[in-house]
Amino acid sequence: MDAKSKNLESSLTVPSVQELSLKNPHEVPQRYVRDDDTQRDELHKLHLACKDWGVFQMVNHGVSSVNNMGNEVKRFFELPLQEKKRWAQKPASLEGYGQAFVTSQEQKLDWNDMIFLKSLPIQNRNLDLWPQNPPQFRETLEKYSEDMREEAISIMSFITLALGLEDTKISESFHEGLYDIRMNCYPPCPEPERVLGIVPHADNSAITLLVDFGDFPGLQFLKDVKWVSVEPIEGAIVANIGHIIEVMTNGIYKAPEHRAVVNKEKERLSIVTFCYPSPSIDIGPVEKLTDEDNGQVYKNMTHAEYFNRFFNRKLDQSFIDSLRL
Ligand SMILES: O=C(O)CCC(=O)C(=O)O
Ligand SMILES: [Fe+2]
Repeated sequence: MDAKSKNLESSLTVPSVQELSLKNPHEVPQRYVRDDDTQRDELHKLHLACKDWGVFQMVNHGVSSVNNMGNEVKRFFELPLQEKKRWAQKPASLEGYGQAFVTSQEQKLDWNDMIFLKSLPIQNRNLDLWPQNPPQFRETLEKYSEDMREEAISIMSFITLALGLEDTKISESFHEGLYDIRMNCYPPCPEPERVLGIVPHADNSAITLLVDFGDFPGLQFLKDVKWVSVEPIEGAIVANIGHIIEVMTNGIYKAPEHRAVVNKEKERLSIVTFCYPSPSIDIGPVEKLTDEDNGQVYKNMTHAEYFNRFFNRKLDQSFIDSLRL
């Protein structure tokens, strides 16, 4: 019956809801169950954020350790240089306190000191590089990385739903995933417009969870050939797509280019968690996301092959392009 011909002055007879309720049913009959429009709308927004920007900011996430971790990182960078150097990077390793990705004497440098630590799984930890000063640092980082793992699992389950995938294999693989944490300190700079805090790059993670402890916009994403600043929101988590999700979604979601800029008067700290799925799952486009209209763009790789390609990449070539078929 079409809407126009309905007589709205009468109602069809249906069961009494009081009677229904008195029967104490375990489930509500299907006829009463409404579609969850709110969740559908939210997933659609998430899909658009991942597709059009590759980055979104989360508030009210419930991660309680964010502030404590921020305070510990602040205390660490306030220590005298000699003390921080107790946990300095060893030659030929990226882990520990120092500066990232310096490969030649000629290379331009980032205006950034950092400490980079592998945090999960526990057996990946190099505890000789985990600061024991400030005294609560290690304990706080343990809690923080567990919280970030929970957050990553939850985001990945929403991302897979947003992609229309029912298979939970991907999000579940983040339970046994790898979590590396980079804590950045961008000190005030006399000529901020002439330097960069971090050179433009996209992350090789699946997703990256960043907490910004600055009170000026320092993180910028490239969108339609313009740099767009992320306004810092106290306690928020900025999530961005990394190359692994770009490969797995066959390019539906892309790992965005981003960089950090610095300030003349103010220091800025950030804590960045790089989240990777379990080494037991392969990295390649999910079959359901490829078809005739969207033919497979990226290679299928094991986790080990992916990292091998990353650590042996040519610095004059885009890493993601090197993963194309
Ligand atoms: O600190 C920031 O705002 C950016 C950090 C970042 O992109 C990274 O560590 O990969
Ligand atoms: Fe990054």
